[in-house]
Amino acid sequence: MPKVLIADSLSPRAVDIFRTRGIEVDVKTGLKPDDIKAIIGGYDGLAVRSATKVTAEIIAAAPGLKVIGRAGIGVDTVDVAAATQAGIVVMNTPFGNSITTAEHAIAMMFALARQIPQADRSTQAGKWEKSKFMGVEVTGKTLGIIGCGNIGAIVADRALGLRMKVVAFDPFLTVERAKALGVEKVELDDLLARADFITLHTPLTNDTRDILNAAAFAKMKPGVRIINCARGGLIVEADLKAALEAGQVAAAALDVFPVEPAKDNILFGLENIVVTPHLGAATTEAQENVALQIAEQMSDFLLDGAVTNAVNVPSVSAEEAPRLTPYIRLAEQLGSLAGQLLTSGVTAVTVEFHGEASALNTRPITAAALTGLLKPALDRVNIVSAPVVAKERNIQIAELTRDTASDYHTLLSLTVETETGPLVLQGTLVGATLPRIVKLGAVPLEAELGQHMLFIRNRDKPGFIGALGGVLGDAGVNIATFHLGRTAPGADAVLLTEVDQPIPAALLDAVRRLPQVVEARALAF
Ligand SMILES: NC(=O)c1ccc[n+]([C@@H]2O[C@H](COP(=O)([O-])OP(=O)(O)OC[C@H]3O[C@@H](n4cnc5c(N)ncnc54)[C@H](O)[C@@H]3O)[C@@H](O)[C@H]2O)c1
Ligand SMILES: O=C(O)[C@H](O)COP(=O)(O)O
Repeated sequence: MPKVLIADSLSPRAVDIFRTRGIEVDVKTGLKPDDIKAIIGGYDGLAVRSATKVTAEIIAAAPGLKVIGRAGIGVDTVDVAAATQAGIVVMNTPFGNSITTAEHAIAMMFALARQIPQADRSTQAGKWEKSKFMGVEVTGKTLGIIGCGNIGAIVADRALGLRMKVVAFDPFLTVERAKALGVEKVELDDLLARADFITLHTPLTNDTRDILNAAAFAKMKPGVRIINCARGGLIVEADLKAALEAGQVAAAALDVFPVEPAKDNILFGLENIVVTPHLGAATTEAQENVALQIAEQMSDFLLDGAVTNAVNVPSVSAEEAPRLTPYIRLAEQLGSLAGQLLTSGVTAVTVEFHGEASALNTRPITAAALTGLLKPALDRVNIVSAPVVAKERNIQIAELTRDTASDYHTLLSLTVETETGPLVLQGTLVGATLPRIVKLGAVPLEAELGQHMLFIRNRDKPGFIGALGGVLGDAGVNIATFHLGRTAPGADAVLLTEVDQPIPAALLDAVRRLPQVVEARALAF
């Protein structure tokens, strides 16, 4: 039974779902990194929000971990590169808290426009400072949205409902989409110059880090109000402080900070800021959504291999997962056979999908072929890490789909280019699920791979099979299956035979001494 650790505060719905699906679950929140490192080795899945930082050290301490589930959007708290290298799927819930976060941004905008937190503090302190808290209307004002994705688009919709004019800067926003949203797509400088309110809704990337800095504040309309419910690193806080103190920025509302929990921040104590402790996603509805979604997604993956909303591997739906399984096995066998037969470095890999296979989700199958290929040389590689590992080794990867008929209703063809020339292997499925190797180089054959195999290239001469049987029999090695192929009578031939135990080196040497043998190898699958 797979086992999941919930390390952050998630709705209890997540626990219910895991248990109902037959997954063992422990809830241990507030753990220190070392505590997590000490126990993570016992889990297949880890569910987190933003409080737990899933570092490379934690990942290294988790040899059995298969999936990290982020009950929320940002995966900046997960070392995705380290997870991918370790073959761990990282998934999030990209839509579950978008409305809630957009609503928080709008709430922050009103908090700034009407100074509600400051007026609240003053009134409760017994002051009645009616004239101090003169506000501004939002109607007719321009809202500048930086990052118009899921949350930005919802903010735009709500702002338009408030009769604001909305301009958006987002390099990936098409003009058509902007038109459909009712926003004006603009360049950043234009937005900075025109907006009365600016709200940030981008992820934190190398391009967006410090996007609001001293130079950007200088380009803004004096008296602009800033809202950040995205990520702390988008604003240079020292520059914002200077702009607030100079009055260039009238007020700022921040839900997120470069260092969280933010307990000691240079902006705290300023009169014209409003802060919340990363509450963007904190509503009952959003937390139910993300908990339910992540528990279902992680269960689907751990139980059925379905991949939804992964940030480091292609998606595989619950319906297609069972259809892909035999192809994944076949592709891994083809890759593994190639990996064990190669004698020089791999430069490129092409996977061709013929017939029925051409209609499938090809990327997981290609990843499986790469896994098989790399596994003989690398310890911990799987379909999550194999494409990245292959790229790191400068292996060019290509896929071709051909729905044209071949001798087989479905066929995978794997071409591995090496420094000494190409190796081509082909395989099909028998009875829809059973992998068979049908071509090895130029030699057609029909071979089923078992755990311990003997591969021989030989000259097609009488007496060879009897001699081989004698050598194996004398050593007490039982032959389980026997598959032969040749290009023409008397020409090059190939033999793949399954034996019931590993072949010792001395026996392999004896096989190699048979006069018809050109090459012999012991293979393991
Ligand atoms: N405060 C919270 O509790 C809370 C809750 C949910 C999400 N978030 C954060 O909000 C942010 C947005 O989430 P989302 O779901 O809308 O993401 P999204 O991926 O749907 O949208 C992000 C948008 O940013 C745009 N973008 C990327 N680089 C850009 C750049 N250099 N300049 C301008 N735009 C750029 C993208 O094209 C995309 O449209 C994320 O950082 C997420 O982590 C915070
Ligand atoms: O990226 C997110 O989803 C938000 O930052 C919410 O984070 P939280 O779930 O830790 O509140």
